Amino acid sequence: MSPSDFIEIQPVGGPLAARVRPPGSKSLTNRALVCAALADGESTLTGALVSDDTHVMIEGLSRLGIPIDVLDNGTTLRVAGAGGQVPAIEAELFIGNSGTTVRFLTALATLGHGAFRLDGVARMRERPLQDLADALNSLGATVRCESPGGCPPVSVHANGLPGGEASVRGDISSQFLSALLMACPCAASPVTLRVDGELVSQPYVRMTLEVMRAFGVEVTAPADLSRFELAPAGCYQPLDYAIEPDASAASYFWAAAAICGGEVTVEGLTRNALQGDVAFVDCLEKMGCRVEHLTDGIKVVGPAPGEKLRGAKLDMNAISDTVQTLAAVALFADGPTEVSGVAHNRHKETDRIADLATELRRLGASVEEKPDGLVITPGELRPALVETYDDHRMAMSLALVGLRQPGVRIANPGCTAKTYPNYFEDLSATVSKND
Ligand SMILES: O=C(O)C1=C[C@@H](OP(=O)(O)O)[C@@H](O)[C@H](O)C1
Ligand SMILES: C=C(OP(=O)(O)O)C(=O)O
Repeated sequence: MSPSDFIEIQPVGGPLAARVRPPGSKSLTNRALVCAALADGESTLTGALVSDDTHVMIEGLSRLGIPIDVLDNGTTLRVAGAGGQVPAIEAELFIGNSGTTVRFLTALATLGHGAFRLDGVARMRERPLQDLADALNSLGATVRCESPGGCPPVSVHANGLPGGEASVRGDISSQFLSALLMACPCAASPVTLRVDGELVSQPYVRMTLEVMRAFGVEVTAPADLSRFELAPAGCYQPLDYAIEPDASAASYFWAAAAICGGEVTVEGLTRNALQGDVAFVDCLEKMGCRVEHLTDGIKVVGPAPGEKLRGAKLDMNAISDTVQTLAAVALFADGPTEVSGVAHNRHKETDRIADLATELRRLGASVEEKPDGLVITPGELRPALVETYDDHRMAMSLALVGLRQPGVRIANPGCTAKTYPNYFEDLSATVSKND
């Protein structure tokens, strides 16, 4: 392995005293892009995330005939919405390993008239899409998954989306429902959507409804998000839309305070953020951190010198992107931490239960793997070359262990580009500010 294939994390000298503002939210950037593309006129998105996942969304929409001007180094996006239409008549889209992009654009493509095909990297060909295809086909679309098990490549033979009734499974990924919700107001007739069984990652569905509302489409939903009636709206309203900093990215900085002691304030996020992942700080609070909710930020204060974090029992179904961050913190607790409710983490960039367990063991922990989570018992930490499975969150979260344990090296650090290309620079700037 050449030196550029890994990065060695330098332990920090003392308690932290830092403020940080992570880049824009991936989930909000990609939703705002979809709603703006379906709007009747020009929208300007500010504070957008510049990363692989937003790049493939912008590129995909451009290939579908939606012009997007990229300004201010990519953080401002001017989108010329096509009023609920898809101008291109054929397109091949490369969507990398972006779950939001492949699911949202499959649904959006059904609104067009033509032949579209979406494909991505090898892992994307293992990530499920069949339930979304089935729901769209129930509404009169023609969508076919080409890989075994109902995975991309996916082909769409579009002739407008007629509408009607569909049910969709909620326990594999909430992105199927979010994709349907954003596309269906542009169907020809009313749509009723029913969610079959459990719905995971619910805050992301509420986020979808909020972004739709901002762009002028109001949907009433029952508290349990089990059924939706969508009237034909034709299109969304154009809007100047400011994107919050990414709350999943914020979790790494809050966790750094938990691991190193001292305090880290993440600016631009509050408890009222549209992103459910701000609730990660509640997990840190249960483990013994102090959390201060400020008017324009959230501060986490880690344990005082000589004090230890506590192990905790946590259902992380709603905030599953922060499981790996939590796991890094759990290695510094005084006892076991049990994470449950995240069976859906097996379908993400990698199997985020099995592969996470392997890497935590490599760092010295004992880990019991369960179907829907893991029990992490801290052990004596040791230097290790941590494998990252091309998963940005594996790299970003397990790097935190190296802030205390010397000799932690992270393989393929470039994989953070999926959502946070400058992560290692921002982490080292944040932890260099200490008391
Ligand atoms: O809708 C979204 O923006 C997302 C939903 C979640 O996926 P699942 O619904 O598959 O859990 C999350 O893991 C992903 O990073 C972003
Ligand atoms: C699961 C993730 O992304 P996606 O499903 O959008 O590829 C993630 O960013 O952690």
